[in-house]
Amino acid sequence: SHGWGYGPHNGPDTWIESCPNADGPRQSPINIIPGQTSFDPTLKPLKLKYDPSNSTDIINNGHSFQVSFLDDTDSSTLTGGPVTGTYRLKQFHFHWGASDDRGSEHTINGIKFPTELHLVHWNTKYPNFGDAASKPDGLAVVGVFLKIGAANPKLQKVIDALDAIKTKGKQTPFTNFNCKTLLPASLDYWTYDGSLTTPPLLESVTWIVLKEPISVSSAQMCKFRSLMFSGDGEAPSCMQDNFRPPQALKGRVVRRSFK
Ligand SMILES: COc1ccc(N2C[C@H](O)c3cc(S(N)(=O)=O)sc3S2(=O)=O)cc1
Ligand SMILES: [Zn+2]
Repeated sequence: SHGWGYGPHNGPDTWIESCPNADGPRQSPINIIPGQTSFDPTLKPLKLKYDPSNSTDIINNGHSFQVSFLDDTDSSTLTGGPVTGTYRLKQFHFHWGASDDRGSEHTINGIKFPTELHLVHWNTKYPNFGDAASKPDGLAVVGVFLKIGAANPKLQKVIDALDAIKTKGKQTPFTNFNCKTLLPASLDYWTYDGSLTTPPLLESVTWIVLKEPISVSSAQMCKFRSLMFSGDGEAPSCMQDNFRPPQALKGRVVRRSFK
């Protein structure tokens, strides 16, 4: 079946055909050139409060795998940083490559990381996620780079769940997960106005990209690559290279929270 994806016939360069946002003024991801960002002393420290009891399940949605959270209260929130108000955690997911030399969506001076974590939050000034997703200040996504190093024990619970969601549409309970364990020691960040990096490419995301990566081992990356884009009974296709390349900055300024 058609539908967008990351292959030669339905990948990022074809998305413009069904998604006019694709060449909009605030598309994501971008290449971050640290020397061209501007330190903004008025930026507040990022405040991330995550309640492990909010995690519900982990699902293979055919584009990535995502861990979903109960978002009916303010128990897992993003406040401070570049945003005003309270944003609730909805889900997190990753993007990765077919090999360790690529996989992240944002790049730093053109450098690609093997994978990038996205923690997706929505602005509680709107009644629900779906409504927020269509507003210019509706979503805030925290991006965390992962670099190859020692195996990351904090990822193991996620990795161990992947066997149960190998193919598209599979999901399994995933409770008591503390997202805080996936954050680096420093919450220094770059921020800019952007979009979802997948269709519908809505220009509703305040991006908050952390400067400090966390670690992941090559063996753990292999586990990500063992997932399938395809569903049971479909022609098998490995879930890898599920990243959109950097998009034009179009005059946007990237601010940083650190000197
Ligand atoms: C209302 O229409 C919709 C609004 C949002 C979504 N989502 C699915 C997207 O794949 C997607 C991509 C995100 S990323 N890579 O962090 O930029 S975040 C995100 S989502 O979970 O918000 C779907 C439909
Ligand atoms: Zn993402």
